[in-house]
Amino acid sequence: QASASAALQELSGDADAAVAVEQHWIWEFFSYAASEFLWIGAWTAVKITALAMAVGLVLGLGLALMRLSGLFVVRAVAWFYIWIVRGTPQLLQLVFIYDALPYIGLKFDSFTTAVIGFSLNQAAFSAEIIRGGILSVNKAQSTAATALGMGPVLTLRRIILPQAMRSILPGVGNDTISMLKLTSIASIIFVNELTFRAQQIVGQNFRFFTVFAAAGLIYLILTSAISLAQGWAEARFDLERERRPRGETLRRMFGFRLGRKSAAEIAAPAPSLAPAAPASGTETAPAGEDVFRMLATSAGGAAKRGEPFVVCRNVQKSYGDRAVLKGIDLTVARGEVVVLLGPSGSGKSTFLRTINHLEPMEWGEITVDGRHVGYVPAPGGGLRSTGGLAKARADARIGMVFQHFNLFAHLSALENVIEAPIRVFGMAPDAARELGLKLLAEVGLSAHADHLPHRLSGGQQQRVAIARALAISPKLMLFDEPTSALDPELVGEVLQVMRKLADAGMTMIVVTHEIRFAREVADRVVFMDEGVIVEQGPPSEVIDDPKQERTRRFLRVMERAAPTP
Ligand SMILES: Nc1ncnc2c1ncn2[C@@H]1O[C@H](COP(=O)(O)OP(=O)(O)OP(=O)(O)O)[C@@H](O)[C@H]1O
Repeated sequence: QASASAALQELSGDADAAVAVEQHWIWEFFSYAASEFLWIGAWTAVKITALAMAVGLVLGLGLALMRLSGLFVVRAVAWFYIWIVRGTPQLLQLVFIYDALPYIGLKFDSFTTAVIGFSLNQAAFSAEIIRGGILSVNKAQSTAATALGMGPVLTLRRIILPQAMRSILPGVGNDTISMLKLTSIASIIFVNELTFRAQQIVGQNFRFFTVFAAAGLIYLILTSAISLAQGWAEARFDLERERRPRGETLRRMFGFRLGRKSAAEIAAPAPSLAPAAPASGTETAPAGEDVFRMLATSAGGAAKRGEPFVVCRNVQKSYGDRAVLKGIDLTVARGEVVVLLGPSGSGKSTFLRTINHLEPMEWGEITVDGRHVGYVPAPGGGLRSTGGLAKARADARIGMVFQHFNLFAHLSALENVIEAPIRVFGMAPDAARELGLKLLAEVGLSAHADHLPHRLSGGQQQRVAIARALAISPKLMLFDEPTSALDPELVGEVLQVMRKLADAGMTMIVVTHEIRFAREVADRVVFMDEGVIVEQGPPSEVIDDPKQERTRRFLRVMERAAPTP
């Protein structure tokens, strides 16, 4: 009757009455929005969401890794779980868990049951988001980490996940917001959360609009906070952002310094003494070779120079039924520089990758400094891969440089260089930083120590990659076409660094198409074709006076393709 007469009053155009109703409506809306009763419900919703997201993400990471496993059974179990959970309504899952757990002797209150239900549901969705994030990271990133002796867990934690976050975060943000709102369905198992409390009020006073609008406002405030947190986290993992040393922002604002100096500031000479900086991309490595020489001599002992260091016997490898290496025999002496030449697809890169066990070989034997890298004798003869491959690779101390640099995209040049020394070899951070800065100075990149890889030219990136490989104090350096991805004007700066390293006495195996470099720097040139060594010898023989027709043909093609000076 009362509401009918109010409606009549409005319809009759009684303005005062309408204002009175409106004022009353607004006051009521805000008082509900500020009411402790509703906010306690909101806090319950927040707690369920926070706990379930945390547990769901951890379980989701596990499921994502299972989905990426090489074992079919493991993949199938994860797939089945995700299929069941994603394919059934969450409301039914909650009721099922609420009713089923007591049957197996697990009695929880409704809040805990809701957390379990939401966690298990979220795990399935997170798994696919995380799997997508992991797949979005270039495989070359984990190859580079593996070559530095990083194990799978370290690689996942330090290299893959920080980069995957860029694609994972928007999905996780979405799911968090959805879950917060969906906690309302937990009222079915008597969880006293926000919507449930709003319903309780409405059940007493029938003020549907004001009470639910107030609850809606509270949801909006909470979801906005989640959006803000998501934005902050996305900015944190944004590779494009300008890297500033800690305290730099405040220093810029107030003109004083907090925290330590940036790497570039430490490494760069005093401004008044510094020579004019050459244009980016054309700068060259300084003449000093102290660090290189120190590394090369500590790598193997000058006294043992010339002794067999890398010994490969009858190395065989196939991809499917395609034989790629057909029995390679090669011995590289300590301090020797061997250049592998050969047409595309002849197996050079594959051979290089078998030396540090990035690729397993099927038959044969390789020793580096007298030790197998990650192989032990098999009971029936031959060799088999060991567990603990990462440690074997780390112990072997083989540095590798890749065609596409494979720098860790989320780490600065200096961080790239010191990652393995600190995380794999347990070097003290300050000592690693000092070594990293020396190496970057040696390759002419002091000024770029704090820069992320995407801000460097190809030639600079490759020089950082060389410094990174040298930071693990390698006994042997493998170069896999280090200049093939570079513009011609950037090739020289990388070759110059390699030349200095060779001069310093480092043992090096280099796959390259740079005939001039091979002629000038190599102690020995090995020509490969179709998985076999066709001929080998000093450059003056293999390049200038090849015995085999296949070598001559290849060199003629290379000569024609070489850019005119
Ligand atoms: N992961 C892989 N799976 C299947 N086939 C592969 C794989 N890696 C290499 N191959 C094949 O093995 C052969 C040798 O490749 P490899 O990269 O070792 O040759 P390469 O001499 O280094 O050639 P390029 O100079 O073009 O790099 C090629 O036919 C290549 O297609």
